[in-house]
Amino acid sequence: MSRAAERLRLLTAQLDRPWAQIVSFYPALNMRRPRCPTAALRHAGAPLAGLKWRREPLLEAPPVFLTSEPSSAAALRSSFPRRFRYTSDTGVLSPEQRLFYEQNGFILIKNLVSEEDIDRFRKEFERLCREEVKIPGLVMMRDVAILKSEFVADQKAVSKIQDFQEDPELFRYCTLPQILKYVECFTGANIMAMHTMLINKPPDAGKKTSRHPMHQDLHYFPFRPVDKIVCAWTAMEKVNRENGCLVVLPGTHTGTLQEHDYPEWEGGVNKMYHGVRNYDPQHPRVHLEMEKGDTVFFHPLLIHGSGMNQTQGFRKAISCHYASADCYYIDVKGTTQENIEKEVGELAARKYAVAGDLTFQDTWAFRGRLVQGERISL
Ligand SMILES: CC(C)CC(=O)SCCNC(=O)CCNC(=O)[C@H](O)C(C)(C)COP(=O)(O)OP(=O)(O)OC[C@H]1O[C@@H](n2cnc3c(N)ncnc32)[C@H](O)[C@@H]1OP(=O)(O)O
Ligand SMILES: Nc1ncnc2c1ncn2[C@@H]1O[C@H](COP(=O)(O)OP(=O)(O)OP(=O)(O)O)[C@@H](O)[C@H]1O
Ligand SMILES: O=C(O)CCC(=O)C(=O)O
Ligand SMILES: [Fe+2]
Ligand SMILES: [Mg+2]
Repeated sequence: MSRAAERLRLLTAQLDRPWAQIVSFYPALNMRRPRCPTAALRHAGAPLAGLKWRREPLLEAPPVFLTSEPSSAAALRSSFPRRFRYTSDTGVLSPEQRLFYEQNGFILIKNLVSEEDIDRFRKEFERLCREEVKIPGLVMMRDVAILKSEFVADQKAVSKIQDFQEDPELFRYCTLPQILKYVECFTGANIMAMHTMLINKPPDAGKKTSRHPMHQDLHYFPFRPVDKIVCAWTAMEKVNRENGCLVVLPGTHTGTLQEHDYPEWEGGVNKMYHGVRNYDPQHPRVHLEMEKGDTVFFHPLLIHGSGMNQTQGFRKAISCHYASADCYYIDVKGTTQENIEKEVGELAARKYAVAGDLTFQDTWAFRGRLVQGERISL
């Protein structure tokens, strides 16, 4: 064995994952595939180092030999005759990127949204906070830890806005062609924007309420099929462990929807921030550190959350949940989603003042907007 190959063997042993997976990780981060083991070793100080992976790959990968491995996409395709379940080939995701999503349930695309667009979203957000504009249906949420403090009409009061589908400037995010191009790989060509958010994670007030508990977004959604739903989440500034980046449990999208409830946190939990029951803190986590404009696409069963914001800044991200327009509504009665249905029902009754008449499905149907193709069943 050459020295380089030997060092790589040590590296992969350290990382607990096979070389095929390490290689597949590179395109997913928009990094060029390492040409040789030494190049991989050089990179290992970068994003690979912090990762700990399951011992078994989720898809059985055939062994890949370093010396003879062709780097072309075609070779990878031929070594994976198995049909992909979560993605389709629209010529946008490379086979490596598809494989990464299939195995991990998320994919990070660097530098997808321009600075200029993000600055415009930020300006609009600030206008909303100063109450210079009023948008029908838009929800402004304050952090539970500062609810009782004095109201100031600026961004300090707002931890999150939801349902900005009637704000043309913010909704432009959901229609950006470079985002839809990726979304189509998961949803197909007919695309609905179902849920919109701008998260302004505040500096933690000392009670850890700025955390978002680990959850699966599907818990909130009464539509299916699950694999035709995807979230796009774009960092509006550098996000890292310090200011509370996203934390994901890779591979959990292959599981089922779990029971969710409010976590038992001493300092309190924000309204509707349900977390998975029996969260296992031992499960391997990945912190998604991102630069302004980087965008992660993730599956609605992927368990994720975000840590505490330990900085003095407001950590900002903008996101949209998309679904295929072919998705259909389901009745969640008798399922684990009954608790969230009930809470949403109570809020909707207050907000829209049409108590009783509005179903959980209705609350989604009137917020959803077509962004590409044809509106079918949602
Ligand atoms: C995939 C995706 C869907 C995942 C998620 O989005 S998870 C998080 C989802 N969270 C939500 O959807 C919550 C959305 N927020 C809201 O609807 C609103 O901000 C509300 C919580 C209803 C507050 O509305 P607002 O107009 O401010 O109404 P009020 O000031 O009159 O407050 C009404 C009662 O709510 C309480 N409240 C307000 N903000 C929070 C909070 N952050 N955490 C816990 N409780 C809260 C407030 O204290 C008040 O309670 P009472 O005085 O009535 O007992
Ligand atoms: N009991 C729990 N139920 C659900 N989610 C939880 C629970 N405890 C922590 N989390 C979530 O786990 C994720 C990791 O948070 P945590 O603060 O524990 O670690 P971290 O921020 O990654 O690490 P560090 O604070 O050391 O940098 C966050 O999304 C947090 O909300
Ligand atoms: O930006 C974050 O903190 C994550 C929010 C999130 O996962 C959600 O609202 O569903
Ligand atoms: Fe989420
Ligand atoms: Mg933390």
